Amino acid sequence: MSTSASQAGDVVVHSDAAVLAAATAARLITALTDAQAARGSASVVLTGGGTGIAILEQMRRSPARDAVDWSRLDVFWGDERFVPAGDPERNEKQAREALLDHVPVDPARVHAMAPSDGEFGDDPDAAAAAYAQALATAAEATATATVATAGDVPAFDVMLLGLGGEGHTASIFPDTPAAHEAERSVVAVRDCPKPPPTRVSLTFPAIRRATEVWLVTAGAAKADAVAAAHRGVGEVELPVAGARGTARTLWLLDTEAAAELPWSQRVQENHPQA
Ligand SMILES: O=C(O)[C@H](O)[C@@H](O)[C@H](O)[C@H](O)COP(=O)(O)O
Repeated sequence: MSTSASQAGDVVVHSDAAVLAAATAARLITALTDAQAARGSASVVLTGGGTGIAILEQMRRSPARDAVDWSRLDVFWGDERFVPAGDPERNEKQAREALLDHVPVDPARVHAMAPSDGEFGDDPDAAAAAYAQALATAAEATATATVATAGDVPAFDVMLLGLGGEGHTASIFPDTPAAHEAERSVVAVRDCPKPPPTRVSLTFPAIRRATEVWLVTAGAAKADAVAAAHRGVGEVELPVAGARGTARTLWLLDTEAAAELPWSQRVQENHPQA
């Protein structure tokens, strides 16, 4: 493992995708446990995608798993594929199979985005508006005298976000209306280059309410986008560049995804500089 820092955030590089998933699972267990020790509860925003789900699977397998008081954890999603509830493409379904159905979460504290066969039917705009309201309700519930929760989105303790090779994060894709959204916390997105085409996604204003944003990705296909974010490319062209936490932005990578970063930011684990 190696670590470094830049204006885009701290960078931690692991030797491969499996180590990245296991180490991030351990990191998340610790972060949630620490938040619960400090405040009595914790909140996490989950991501879809292979790396995000692999992290949840590693959490399920971890001997430290039950250091988290699952009954006092609020679970949200950064985005969701707008498909029927039983569709294997659903981020919620994958997260439940990987972890949530194996730990004693409080069902009332698992805040899934509506499926396309749910109460809002096939209207992703209605599903997005409902999730924005759910976030506002959660924000009111968590506002305290000492920690004001500004706006209508909770100050999530940790938000996991994946990224695509062209720089999307959540379901905010380059040069799309979602990348320009400055008011709403949740929007419907259509015609996404990554199938399924219709989704519901948090926007930058919501993402930037998170205390810590963890960008988690692996593989050579992501290396250009990772490096571009660290060169200062703008968030409309490269949405992952707009994913920042109020206290910390942490890039959790494998060596392939870090391959285009300057050496100063990727001293490799077990691979001393050439
Ligand atoms: O619902 C989704 O598809 C995700 O939220 C999306 O943002 C994903 O995290 C990235 O596309 C990375 O996916 P991989 O980790 O599978 O490359």
